[in-house]
Amino acid sequence: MLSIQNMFVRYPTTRGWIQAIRGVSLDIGRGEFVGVAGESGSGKSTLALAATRILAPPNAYVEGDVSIVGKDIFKLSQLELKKVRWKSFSFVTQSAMNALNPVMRIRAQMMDALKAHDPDFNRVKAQKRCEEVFQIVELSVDKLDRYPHQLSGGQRQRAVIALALLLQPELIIMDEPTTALDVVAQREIIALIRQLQREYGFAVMFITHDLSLLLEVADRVLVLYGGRVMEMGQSEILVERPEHPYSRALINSFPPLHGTMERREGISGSPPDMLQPPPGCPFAERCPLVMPVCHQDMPPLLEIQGRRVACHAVMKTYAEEVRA
Ligand SMILES: Nc1ncnc2c1ncn2[C@@H]1O[C@H](COP(=O)(O)OP(=O)(O)OP(=O)(O)O)[C@@H](O)[C@H]1O
Repeated sequence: MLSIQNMFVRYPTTRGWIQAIRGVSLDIGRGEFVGVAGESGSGKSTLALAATRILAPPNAYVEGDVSIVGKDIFKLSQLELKKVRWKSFSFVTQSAMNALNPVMRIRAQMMDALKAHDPDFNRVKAQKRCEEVFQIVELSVDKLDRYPHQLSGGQRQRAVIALALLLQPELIIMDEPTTALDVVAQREIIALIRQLQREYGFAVMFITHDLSLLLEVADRVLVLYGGRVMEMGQSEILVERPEHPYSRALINSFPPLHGTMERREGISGSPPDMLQPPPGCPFAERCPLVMPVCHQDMPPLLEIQGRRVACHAVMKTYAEEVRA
């Protein structure tokens, strides 16, 4: 469905190159819900923007291979790419307002999107589809005739999800789709996305800084830090026992989705300077298990204890398994 192989992304700045993604690979299967977690600046958005070719020179330089629904994204012409967007995959961003035109009624925006991507949609068919997707996201059909500002934040985000579902894409990428919402609305939207994904079978790449949340809703999770994969595996395995000290710290910095709310500590220290990323593990400076080797060599991403993890300390703990 989505295959990202050995991706590197660099942003040119007046101070030098920001190395935002450094050798990341990720595969998402048909109908799979995969989460990407990491603190601000870890490279989550860059990964999604580069994979969908939204990033391009001279603003950013991307290396690696990406295929979405069997199409080699970097080899498509602009016209082919336009066709693939929305139909094969759609992108839901942090701010619903960015995706919606504030001076157009929502129905008109959806009709435009349908007609632009699929000339087969005549007016009657298009109207029907707009109403259908609004019902799917549990919005009353009369809201189609409102302007975006006439909806609440949660309703707007539902409208954007409806827009993303319009052409029945096989993959939906969501970049922090609920951060602008209050906690109750956030949870409702996430539950809705999960329910729709199960019902309609599309794949989801869901980006958030909240690893605890992801472990409750995603099938599989990738933990990014300093533009590299720290740990990656099935949620049920990671929730039971995260191995990477960064995954553990990230889980502990958020309360669980269910259960009592209690105050959590953030992770002390700050992320590495991506203009000059350290040669070793990017988390070494903040890691409670740091060893001298961590500052020198980036640990390989190895299959350990049923997940993939890049950590010298974990390698040492499970030395027998690593050797085998
Ligand atoms: N347009 C840009 N130009 C230069 N550097 C950028 C640009 N966009 C992102 N970066 C840098 O790339 C790195 C990764 O940023 P990115 O936005 O992908 O992280 P993120 O994990 O998505 O963070 P957030 O949760 O805050 O969105 C950071 O060091 C960031 O400062």
